[in-house]
Amino acid sequence: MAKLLQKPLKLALVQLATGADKAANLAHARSKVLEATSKGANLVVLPECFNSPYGTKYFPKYAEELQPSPPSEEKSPSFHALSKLAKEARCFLVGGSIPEYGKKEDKYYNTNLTFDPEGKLLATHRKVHLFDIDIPGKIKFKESEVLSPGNQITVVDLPGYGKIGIAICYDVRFPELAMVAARKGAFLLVYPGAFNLTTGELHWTLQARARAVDNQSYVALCSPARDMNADYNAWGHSMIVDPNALVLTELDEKEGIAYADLNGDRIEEVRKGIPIYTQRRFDVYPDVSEAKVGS
Ligand SMILES: NC(=O)CC(=O)C(=O)O
Repeated sequence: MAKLLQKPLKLALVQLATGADKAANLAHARSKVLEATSKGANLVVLPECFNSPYGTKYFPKYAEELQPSPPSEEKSPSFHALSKLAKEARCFLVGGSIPEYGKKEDKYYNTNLTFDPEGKLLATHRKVHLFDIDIPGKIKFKESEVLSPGNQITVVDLPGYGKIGIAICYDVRFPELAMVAARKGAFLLVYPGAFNLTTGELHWTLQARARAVDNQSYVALCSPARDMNADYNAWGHSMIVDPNALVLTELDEKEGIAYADLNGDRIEEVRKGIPIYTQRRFDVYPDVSEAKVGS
């Protein structure tokens, strides 16, 4: 059987310090992605809302059309900056997420763009599960006041390596989505995300390790750095977890880059030791992996 991850891959998560200036955020992301590839990273991930502050009042102001017709660098600066950067850095680039304006639908989305080392767009993932929570005395957040959800599970092939599943932040809390991506052959589940000081401590690591142990796949969560002057205080702690739910690397709350070397043999070893992959009972419960995926 072909390996899920065909050759070793160096993964880097850029825990970016972001601010209110979109052009400055894009320039800063460029320097950190180039730093990661100078250390040998083949796949680099940016955080959720890396080009803007995170908050419903900011989404319309920062939103861009991703495929304006005719194509326009002015209308989609982040799309073009990410494409150029992937090509310059010669890496696969999971471009965190950015607020998107879908002109056709007249709706806003929280959207990831992923590029190959030639700068070609490989995948577009619109956050499927919007972050609508209300924890009295702690945090209330309602993305659905402004955003619309995406409707697709995203699995993308990185030629020469294998498939990865991509979803955004709150999506990590829905094991079905991860399970479908993993059962479609993803060796890694990637989540640009921005948990906060209430949910981060309790659930960030738990969710990462849970998705890894459920699926015996690598899991990566990439957060912005924490900014206590911002309206939303991100948890930070970007981390990479192995297929046996072991935390391979974890940052603190400050800006930084987390690296790990991923290896297909490790996935096989873990799945051989605890063979849940061949022990599922679809005569007892439904097989969620029959769901459709896109990229
Ligand atoms: N920001 C999110 O989408 C999710 C989050 O912070 C949480 O689930 O907690």
